[in-house]
Amino acid sequence: MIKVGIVGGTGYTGVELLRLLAGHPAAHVTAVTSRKEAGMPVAEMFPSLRGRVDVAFSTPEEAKLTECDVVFFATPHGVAMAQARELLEAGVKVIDLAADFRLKDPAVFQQWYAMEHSCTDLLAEAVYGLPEVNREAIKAARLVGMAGCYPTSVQLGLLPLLEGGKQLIDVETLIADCKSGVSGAGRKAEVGTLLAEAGDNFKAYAVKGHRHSPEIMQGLSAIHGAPVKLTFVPHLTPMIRGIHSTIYARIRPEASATDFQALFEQRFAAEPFVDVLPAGSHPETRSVRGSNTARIALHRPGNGDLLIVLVVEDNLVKGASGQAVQVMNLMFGQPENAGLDIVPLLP
Ligand SMILES: NC(=O)C1=CN([C@@H]2O[C@H](COP(=O)(O)OP(=O)(O)OC[C@H]3O[C@@H](n4cnc5c(N)ncnc54)[C@H](OP(=O)(O)O)[C@@H]3O)[C@@H](O)[C@H]2O)C=CC1
Ligand SMILES: CC(=O)N[C@@H](CCC(=O)OP(=O)(O)O)C(=O)O
Repeated sequence: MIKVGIVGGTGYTGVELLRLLAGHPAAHVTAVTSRKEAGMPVAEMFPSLRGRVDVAFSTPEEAKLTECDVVFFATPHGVAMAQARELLEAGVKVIDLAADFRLKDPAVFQQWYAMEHSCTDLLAEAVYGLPEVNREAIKAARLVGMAGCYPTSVQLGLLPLLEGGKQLIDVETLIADCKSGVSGAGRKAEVGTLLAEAGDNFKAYAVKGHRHSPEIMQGLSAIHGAPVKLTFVPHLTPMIRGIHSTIYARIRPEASATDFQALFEQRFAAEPFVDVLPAGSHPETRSVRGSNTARIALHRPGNGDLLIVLVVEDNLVKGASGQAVQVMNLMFGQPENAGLDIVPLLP
């Protein structure tokens, strides 16, 4: 059994980790932290886990994290980088769902997260947690910085078009128009996610700059092997879970005859968690709710030079905790879909 610790078990990604790991055949959660709820049985706070999770919350100081095989950080940015070294030195693998180990340049991290990076040596070692791009590196890693929720959807949607320096689309004019459910903002109290604020409403936010922009461009540039520029505009939608990304790419004249549908189908044929829908489909967020699958559909209006890629994912699963369990499976030699063989919930 893989002994698992979770720092931040009361938040949305924490409780999603608990749900997914409760169905994992080879993992057992032995330590879960909460500063506010220490002492309370997890299943008392979350009745959905009654009979499935047998631990109580501990304070981060009291939790026996160094006795775990792996510790997930489902915490705000800055928490994992303060504790990762001690865990790694004790032989514990670390998977951070926050952004502490995503951006490779510490100056860029400081610019977007308004804090200095406290362990740049570990940042250099950390592997970016996007299995469709980095599977082999993840298998060998002891520290993984999970891809962000929006960056997962955008990178999956552009991967077949960019990887290996492919010259199929213009890489200076990419646009990702993305919508997220309110659980993306976490469980902390914020006026913007109150029902009376976010319900029956729709708005863009962070148009002048969102912290996922540098992460997306870093990831796409690494995939392409050359700089890629993209305009990213996130929107808040009145749903609980789900991200829908609409990506616009200009097809280069010399690539006009490309069969993009076949390209995507071939690229993702062996991927357990990426589903390419028939050409012209309109994927719905509810078709992935609660599951680790991302669904992708392609459109080329009028057979012109604009390629539109639609991507849906559950922000809490493929965008966070599900992908983190997928990464744990790779790090521990488990079947990649262990604990993740889930049919989406509908309606
Ligand atoms: N929500 C989403 O869709 C996604 C979130 N993420 C990232 O995952 C991380 C967690 O997100 P989410 O679950 O939404 O956040 P929440 O706000 O819902 O939960 C945060 C958790 O962290 C704990 N916590 C807060 N501060 C500290 C601290 N200083 N030390 C230890 N524990 C702390 C809280 O518990 P307590 O206060 O009881 O200790 C709580 O359990 C964030 O970095 C987020 O950016 C990534 C992808 C998607
Ligand atoms: C709807 C909403 O507020 N979404 C969050 C992003 C989700 C998230 O938690 O960001 P990470 O993936 O970087 O951890 C936001 O825009 O700040």
